[in-house]
Amino acid sequence: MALQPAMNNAPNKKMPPELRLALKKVRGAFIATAAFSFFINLLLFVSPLYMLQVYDRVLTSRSVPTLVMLTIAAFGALGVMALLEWMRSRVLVRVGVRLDEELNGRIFSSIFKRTVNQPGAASAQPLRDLDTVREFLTGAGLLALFDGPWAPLFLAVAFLLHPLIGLLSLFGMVLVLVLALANNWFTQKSLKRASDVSTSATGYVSSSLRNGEALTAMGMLPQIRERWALRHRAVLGLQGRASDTAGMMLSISKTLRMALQSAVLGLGAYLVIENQISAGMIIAGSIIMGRALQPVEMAVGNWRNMINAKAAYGRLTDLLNSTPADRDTMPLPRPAGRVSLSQVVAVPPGSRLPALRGVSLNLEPGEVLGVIGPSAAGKSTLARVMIGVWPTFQGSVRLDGSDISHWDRSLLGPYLGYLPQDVELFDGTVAENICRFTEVDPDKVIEAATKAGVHELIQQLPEGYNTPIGAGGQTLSGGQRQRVALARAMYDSPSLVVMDEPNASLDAEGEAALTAAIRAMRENGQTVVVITHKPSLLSVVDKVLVLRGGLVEMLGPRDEVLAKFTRPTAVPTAPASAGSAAPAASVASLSKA
Ligand SMILES: Nc1ncnc2c1ncn2[C@@H]1O[C@H](COP(=O)(O)OP(=O)(O)OP(=O)(O)O)[C@@H](O)[C@H]1O
Repeated sequence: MALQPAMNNAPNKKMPPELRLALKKVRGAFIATAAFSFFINLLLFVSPLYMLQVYDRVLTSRSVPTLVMLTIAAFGALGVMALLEWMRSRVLVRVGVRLDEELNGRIFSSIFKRTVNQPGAASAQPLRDLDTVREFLTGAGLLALFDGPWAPLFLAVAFLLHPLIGLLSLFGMVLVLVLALANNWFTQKSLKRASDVSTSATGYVSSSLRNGEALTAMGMLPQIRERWALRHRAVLGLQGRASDTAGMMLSISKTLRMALQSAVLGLGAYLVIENQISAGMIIAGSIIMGRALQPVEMAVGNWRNMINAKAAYGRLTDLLNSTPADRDTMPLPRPAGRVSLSQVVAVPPGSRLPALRGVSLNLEPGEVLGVIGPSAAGKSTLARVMIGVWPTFQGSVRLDGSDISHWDRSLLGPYLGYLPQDVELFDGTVAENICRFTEVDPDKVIEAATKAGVHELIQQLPEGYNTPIGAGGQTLSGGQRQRVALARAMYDSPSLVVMDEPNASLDAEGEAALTAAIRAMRENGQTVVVITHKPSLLSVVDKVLVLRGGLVEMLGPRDEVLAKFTRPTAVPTAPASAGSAAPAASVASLSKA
């Protein structure tokens, strides 16, 4: 049966509530920036006015005191303008930092949420996107947007100087704008595609780096490099094409600007000859036209940043919309550990086939369930569904009667212990890893380590509990990692502990410690689910669940279920030889089936 999970892959462009809230908080700063922009743009008239006065008043009257007064006034005004520009840029820098602070925590959590729901989408790109948006907010690109609305004012003044000067300025603005739009039209698609392919190439390298050892050992590097190079070449091609177009547009607009500047001087000279304007107006007209064109030119110059920031903003919006924030839920009392699954159908993220097809079971606090079954039977899926990291497609998983998806993860987390199949430890000390990076409580850390039977082993490490274990826990052996992870799963006596093949890398001593740990948890009233391919662990379980093809093949008290393996007719799919074997051997053969 193929199922289509209720997943909508179309990007959701609606503004997420937290973004709206963050923008609301910086609204005052944006209003201040607009006010600064207003005064700065007014003060931009100082230079043309000064020129006008110098040419038309000072040169005709030959009055040095007037020149000095005018110069002092102009310098004073320019000083004020510099001050306002500096304050405006300071405000924008703070807006960027504030927006970043408002959003980074939520984005960080969303990256992890999405990784759980869409393992293929695991990437830290959203954090880089936040940098891109912040840099745009504090750079020249945004200023062009604030200065843009004042361009018509300069245009109006150009018309006041002389309608022909106004028309020439208008013509220049339209031309520069058309160039900008053409630039966007020709480059947007390539740049967007280049950025997408570049993200995928980076993700490919990151995932290959995680498996660097195996790649190097088996000489797979050239093939992997070739696959990466294919994507990289595509990025270079797309970027090159976009840059060529952008470069051409830039040189056209530069030439155009110079031509316009000369044209306005020529036009001014003609109008002076015709006695239509004064000589000072030539220079003033030239400066004013320059000012009118400036915001448009700035927009052209920053087009690429704007497109990148827009794409980054789009990706962030999509991320935040696809991973809604946790609702504020009431704190719930520590669960006793009653687990009930009712007709659970689960579809792994990214798959359309169910890995669990109607699993029901009940566990009381202090019960230990052993889960066995061949590869791909759905055992790990069951573990993930039970602790609530994967949602159910149908049916429910309840902890003490409450649907596990209704619990707030940060409140539920301390009541759950999870030992995944691929143990991951994080950059930090052994103690920090055991206490899950909460504040280290030495008594509780030692208690968890002792219960997990790893206390002595940790003491033999160079710095004991303070031994740094590096990203990925690479300073520990596989067995050591698994045992430290067991202590982490047992930290603070969680109500439900789910272990996925906890004895995969353990030696005999480690297995004995694990068995003792499970026994201790049972005595403590903690519910334990242990998935295993090895029969040795089944000596401590109360119930056994046999999964096959996502279905419950058998579920019941351990001895009853295992006894069925001694009767070949009870397990038609098991090899015939299993019939005469001891229960333990039969379980082993079932696992390999
Ligand atoms: N992330 C995933 N994306 C797509 N399909 C998945 C994913 N994880 C598991 N599956 C599929 O779900 C099915 C059950 O896998 P699961 O890992 O639960 O089996 P398992 O019993 O734990 O196997 P093993 O003993 O080999 O660990 C398999 O067919 C597998 O291909």
